[in-house]
Amino acid sequence: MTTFNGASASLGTALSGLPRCAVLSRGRGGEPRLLVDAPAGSAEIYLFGAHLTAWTPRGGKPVLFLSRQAVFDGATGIRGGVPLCLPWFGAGPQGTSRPRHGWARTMTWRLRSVQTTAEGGAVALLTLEHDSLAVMYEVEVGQTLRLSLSLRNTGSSPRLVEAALHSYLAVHDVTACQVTGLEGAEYTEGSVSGQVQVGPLQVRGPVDRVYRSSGTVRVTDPGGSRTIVVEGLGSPTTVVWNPWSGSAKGMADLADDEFPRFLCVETAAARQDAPVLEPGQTWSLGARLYTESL
Ligand SMILES: O=P(O)(O)OC[C@H]1O[C@@H](O)[C@H](O)[C@@H](O)[C@@H]1O
Repeated sequence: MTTFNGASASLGTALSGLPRCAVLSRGRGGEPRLLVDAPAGSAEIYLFGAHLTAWTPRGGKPVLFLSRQAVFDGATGIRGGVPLCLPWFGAGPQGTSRPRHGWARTMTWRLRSVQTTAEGGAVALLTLEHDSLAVMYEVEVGQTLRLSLSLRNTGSSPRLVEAALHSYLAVHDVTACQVTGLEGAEYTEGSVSGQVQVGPLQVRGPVDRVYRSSGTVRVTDPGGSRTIVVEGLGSPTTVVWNPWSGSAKGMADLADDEFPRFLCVETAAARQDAPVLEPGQTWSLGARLYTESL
């Protein structure tokens, strides 16, 4: 297997072992990033955070939102795309863990390989070993986006792990969107737990809900003439988030007019549904995203 170390790769020179549809170069802020331009779709993945910042299925429009004020300084989590939250979600089970959403999104991962797929796409494999966890992350780019996270507890004691594939879905107007697939699911918002989703979700204000749901979520966006479908694999939790205007004002990496342009639908395992991994145990979480025309 070809190994590329994102921190030390000589990015100015041609690298052997990458298929013709993939280039590893320096992106914004001089950060190493993989560009994929395959027959079935294109994408951009920063090694910092193994952060997918763009995915466009061939013939379609970009599916992921990226803030025009996103920071690429190799220290700040990137606002948009698909941040990878691990090994805790938010401030973690005790509410005291830092950095928010875990260390995985602010560490530089190793790009291990890029391979083409029979469907005209490409799959990138990234890895990270830290804090007694060995993590593998596969990003398969094509007409469909497949994200597969797999981790092993390399420590000697059981540990609770939270994870989220925090996708920022690009929409024309979040207030016009209809979100289905969560009906009947129990959720927590803020400190209020035990609430139940009645009917489709419509976002007309700030939303930050942690659903106990593994169902497929469909975001129908009439202005974008499409439905974005998010299917979780091995994911007991779905988080839906939009900061709305009030919180957006306090976020330096999100412009004031951007909050209506995205909805986060996060494929996750968090809170009471987070797994406890025994020493040596492997666990995985995945998501499949695709669009349907209206
Ligand atoms: O600003 P961050 O750390 O990227 O987090 C963004 C949001 O991420 C969501 O997953 C959380 O549910 C929100 O509470 C949080 O505000």
